[in-house]
Amino acid sequence: MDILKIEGLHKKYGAQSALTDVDLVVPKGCIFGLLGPNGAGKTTLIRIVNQIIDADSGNVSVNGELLAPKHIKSIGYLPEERGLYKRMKVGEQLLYFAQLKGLSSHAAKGKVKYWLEKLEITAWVDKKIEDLSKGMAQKIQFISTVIHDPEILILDEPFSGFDPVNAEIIKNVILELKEKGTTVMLSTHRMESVELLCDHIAMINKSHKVLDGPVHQVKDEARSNTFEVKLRAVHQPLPEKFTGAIEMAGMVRFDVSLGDDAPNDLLKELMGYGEVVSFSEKIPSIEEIFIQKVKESEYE
Ligand SMILES: Nc1ncnc2c1ncn2[C@@H]1O[C@H](COP(=O)(O)OP(=O)(O)OP(=O)(O)O)[C@@H](O)[C@H]1O
Repeated sequence: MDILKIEGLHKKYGAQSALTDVDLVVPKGCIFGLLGPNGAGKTTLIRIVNQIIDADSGNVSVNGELLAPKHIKSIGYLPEERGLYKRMKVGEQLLYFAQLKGLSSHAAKGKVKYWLEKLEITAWVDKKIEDLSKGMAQKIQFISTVIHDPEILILDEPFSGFDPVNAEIIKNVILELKEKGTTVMLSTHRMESVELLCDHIAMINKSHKVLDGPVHQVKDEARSNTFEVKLRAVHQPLPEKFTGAIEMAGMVRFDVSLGDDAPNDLLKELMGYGEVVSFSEKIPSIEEIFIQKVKESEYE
């Protein structure tokens, strides 16, 4: 079941295209990574889904229904530019946001208590927002995004401003929310978080979608059948086809492109040159795939 479906989305700011004919399907219950270089069109897409701006043309549907004002409450949005009321106290601020999203006063109080306890920050309840550090305010902003149990959570750079310990806490909360059935759309430039969290990714570049699919499939399609080899005790010169060999710590390291050969045949051949310490397929990281895709589109 697809919770979010985007079809033929176009958006221009004057002559500048921000989205060109973008289609996206977000399966229910997944963590969906929306990737792309600066200025690609990610924020524009997120703002359209959040009904902050309108598309020039195209459709967005939530659970099979065309996007409408009633869907605002089913979406939690953590924007890149955070917006808290500096003069308000933490507890007041969270109560305000929860009630704004339709929770009763009683339910809102319960949720504020739950989240402050969960993130172990109950002591902050009477602190003024202006007295919080950037990372502390970021936690409050995160709570304000999830406090009404939205079906869809859209997080724009959720880890920025957090130290590694707090980034880990937020990462675990995101995974927990996914376990409970929340669908998460995550826009980030931190590729290691994408590798850790996302089931699906889509990449936008220069307003066009250039890549889309389950992470394992995207990685599979980017494989180049190249193996990384480490040999020790090499007792005869290596043939020219093993180019780029580097000697370090008593070992020789190089990459081999396998072509149509079977890995076992290459392994047997390598054993004739020395002791095989390591022989493993090079699986591209999401970061490498991202850089490759951006480079490809520079030549188009
Ligand atoms: N309000 C605006 N007025 C004019 N042009 C805009 C406006 N907002 C965005 N753009 C342009 O639209 C394009 C897409 O911008 P967008 O903010 O959606 O990119 P992004 O992928 O979110 O980038 P980043 O990763 O830097 O946040 C860019 O060329 C940008 O300059």
